[in-house]
Amino acid sequence: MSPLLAVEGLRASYGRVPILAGVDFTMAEGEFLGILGHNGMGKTTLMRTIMGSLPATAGSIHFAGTDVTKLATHQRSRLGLGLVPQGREIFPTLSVEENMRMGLAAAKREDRAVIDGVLQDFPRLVRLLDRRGGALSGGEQQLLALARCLCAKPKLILLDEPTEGIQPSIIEEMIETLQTLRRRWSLSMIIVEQNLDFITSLSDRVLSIQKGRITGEVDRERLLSGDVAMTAA
Ligand SMILES: Nc1ncnc2c1ncn2[C@@H]1O[C@H](COP(=O)(O)OP(=O)(O)OP(=O)(O)O)[C@@H](O)[C@H]1O
Repeated sequence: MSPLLAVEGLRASYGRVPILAGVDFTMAEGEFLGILGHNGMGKTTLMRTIMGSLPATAGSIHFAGTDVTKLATHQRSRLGLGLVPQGREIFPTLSVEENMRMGLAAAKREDRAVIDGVLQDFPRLVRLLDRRGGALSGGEQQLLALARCLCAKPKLILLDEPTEGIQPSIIEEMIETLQTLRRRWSLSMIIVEQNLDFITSLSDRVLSIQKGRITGEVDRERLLSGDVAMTAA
């Protein structure tokens, strides 16, 4: 079976500074893939390049059998790619419900039933529908960003450092939410993280990234024992 996502020789830069230096990996449909790396190793840049907000300078990205390397972000979104960005990027002055409507707009589906369907898996958000996004805790904002992304019915979600700045209690809730989503929706996910416990709990496979390259797969036994030097594969 052909992979859901195939990234080959992918390069990207900010101005003249190269960041991605030839990224290669594939993932299967239904897989939860972790990408582990320290600050500045290119994790966010990789997510932005796969989503199309940063152009690839070389290499290719194939998603669900289509070459998306040169497609615009909204076209990738329509094919089923979704990004939950680092820092969440929810709209602070809009209510939780209005934020979720923005997710629908991205998929051109003004369907209240879609929001209700998503909310079934986010009981905490149901109680906060009228609250302004900016008044939520960091963890609640992260749940909202995930719920908003789901409103566009993605096949593959790119989750960029979801645990950054979030309390441990809500990190546990996020793990449970993601495991429930995995069972109930046919989803695939790339989870980019520095948090070892989070990535180990959720990923089928974990790759390490260093200086804009995938340096290999991190051994599961080492992940479980916490004995991982992120610089080595
Ligand atoms: N908009 C930008 N313009 C110029 N350089 C940038 C920009 N964004 C990131 N960089 C640089 O690109 C490199 C990779 O950054 P990136 O955000 O992809 O790393 P990361 O692995 O996601 O780390 P972090 O956890 O800190 O977000 C870093 O050296 C960073 O300083």
